[in-house]
Amino acid sequence: MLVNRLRGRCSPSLCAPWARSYVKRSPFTARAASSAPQKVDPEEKKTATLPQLWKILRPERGRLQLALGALCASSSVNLSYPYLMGHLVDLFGEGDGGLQFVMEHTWLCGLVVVAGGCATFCRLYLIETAIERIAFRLRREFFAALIQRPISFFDNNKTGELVNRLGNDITMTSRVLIDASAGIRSSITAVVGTCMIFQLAPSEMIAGLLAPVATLFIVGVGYGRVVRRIAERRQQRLAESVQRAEERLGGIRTVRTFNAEKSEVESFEKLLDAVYQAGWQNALAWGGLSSFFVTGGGLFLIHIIYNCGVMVTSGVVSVGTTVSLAMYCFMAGSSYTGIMTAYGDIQKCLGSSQRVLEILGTTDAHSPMSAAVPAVSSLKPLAVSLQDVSFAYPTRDSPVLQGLNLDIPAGSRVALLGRSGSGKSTVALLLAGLYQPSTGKVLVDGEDMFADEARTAWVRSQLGFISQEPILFALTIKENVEYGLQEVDGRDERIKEATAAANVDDFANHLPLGLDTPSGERGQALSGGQKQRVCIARALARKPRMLVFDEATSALDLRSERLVHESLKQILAAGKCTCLVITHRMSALQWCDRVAVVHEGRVVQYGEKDEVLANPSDALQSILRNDQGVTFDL
Ligand SMILES: Nc1ncnc2c1ncn2[C@@H]1O[C@H](COP(=O)(O)OP(=O)(O)OP(=O)(O)O)[C@@H](O)[C@H]1O
Repeated sequence: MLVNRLRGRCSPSLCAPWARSYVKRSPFTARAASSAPQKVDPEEKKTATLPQLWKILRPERGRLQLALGALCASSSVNLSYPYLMGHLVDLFGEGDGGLQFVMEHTWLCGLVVVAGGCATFCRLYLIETAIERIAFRLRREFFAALIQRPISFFDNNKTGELVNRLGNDITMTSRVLIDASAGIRSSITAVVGTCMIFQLAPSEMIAGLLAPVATLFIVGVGYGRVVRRIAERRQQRLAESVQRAEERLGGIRTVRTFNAEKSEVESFEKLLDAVYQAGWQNALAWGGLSSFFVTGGGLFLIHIIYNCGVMVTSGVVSVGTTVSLAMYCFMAGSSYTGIMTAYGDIQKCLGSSQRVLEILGTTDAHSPMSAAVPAVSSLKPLAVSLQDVSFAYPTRDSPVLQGLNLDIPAGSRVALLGRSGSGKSTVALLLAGLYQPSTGKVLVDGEDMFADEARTAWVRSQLGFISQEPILFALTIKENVEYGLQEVDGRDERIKEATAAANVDDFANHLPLGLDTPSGERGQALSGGQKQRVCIARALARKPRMLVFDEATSALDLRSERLVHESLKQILAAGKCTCLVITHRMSALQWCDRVAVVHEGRVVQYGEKDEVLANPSDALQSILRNDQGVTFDL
């Protein structure tokens, strides 16, 4: 919200059934694509094509046709004014008879004016509602598409930039209707106005009247392009500075801890300075463009008045026709400018649409979201086998895992030890299906868990994963515990059992709102150990068939850790769950029956706990000696 204020925009929030029905038949959700990591480049100057844009607008075609009708009606009324004015002037010149005619037809004129007003209302109402509906659908689609992208996609793309697309680019894309409507209105006015000039003006004067219009048009097109480029640069720099602010405000505790407020303000100021420089050029360019049109328009008016004066005094045309001509010339002139502006704005919208379509067009049809994931039903523990697994993160070339083999039998409790950076958490991330191995297989109950997306999603649904960094959302403690839990029988019982087993009750009972206490943004209202306990409860509430603990109890005090271990021992003793524990703590080894040692992306020692600890390999000895000499007690 704070960053939104910095951007100076607000987000529309709509929710309607029509939008949901659209999502089912959306042209984007049906398209399959590779799940390869994709980097989207904010600087890339690609634009969407008109047919692509039409796909976005198509569901609103009924509304848009009506709006087009209203636009034609209001334009006709506007275009009739100069003709009527000219006619009126001539009628006034005819004395009482003319005045009598005017009086009798006043009501008719009033009716035309009111009809024009109604048409304008309908046009704007229809277009604005179409814009809101399109923005709603695009945001929903876009968010759904983003949330289904492979994790590697988020390694490659900055969240701030993606959020910018969700906000600004979608606003721009849907606003194309306003620009298109302005473009169509200007085109109608320009064409009809020019035709009327041809119709009313004596042929020898046409060139003189249209030449300034053409000049304004040609100069304006070139200059308009320059102005647009400057405006885009400013927009880009602004987006960069907002992203920076977003990141730093998100990590405000780190900034404060390092007393970095001053340096942050200084570096933000540098970014803002770049925005200002671009803004200054933008102001200069816009000022120049406007002044060009105001001056050009004024000179053009003088030119028209002069020509009209010549025409009237020479008796070629009547005063009324001259008035009509002057008005049509002015309308046509400003409409040509309007066409250029609309063209430029539509180009900008197409650029934004491309950035939105890049994400929408690459949604995988067989994504985990679309796969039906059953609640855990079988109580048999999972058996897992990693076979010759190699893996490199998409942002790095060097492999992290290199032919790693590990068999985790159903119901076993395996501790994974290794030096920092040896690849332990990476193994956990593969098991959680967040990344796929480059080569090798991960078999779960004998089947490749990456055979297809549905299988991966199914394995995930059977897994309780507690990551190294406890990530909570800005929900209450209870809502965090039940996060991702499907509608199952005895749901409340599950939550009760899970919060008791993870020792969450121990601290929640002392809070005035108990489990209904808000956890704060990213769980900031809880201590590190409390966050870890909520995360453990969240995993246990799913009654998983396999638990993966990645340093999940590192922030707990000894008493809490002992209580959590007791509960886990009971859960695991029932033999309903396989367990993989990544740890540096001897205490966690107590409830494991096997130990695997990972070194440089390979398992170098694996076996029964007592056997491994009695005959530690060089790698294990070095871990115990160098890393955890104090904690481990052999
Ligand atoms: N998202 C990522 N992108 C690129 N490289 C990564 C990413 N995550 C981890 N790495 C790299 O992969 C290697 C293994 O990391 P991993 O987190 O698996 O180590 P670990 O054994 O769990 O270490 P620790 O005990 O310190 O948690 C490290 O060199 C790390 O820098």
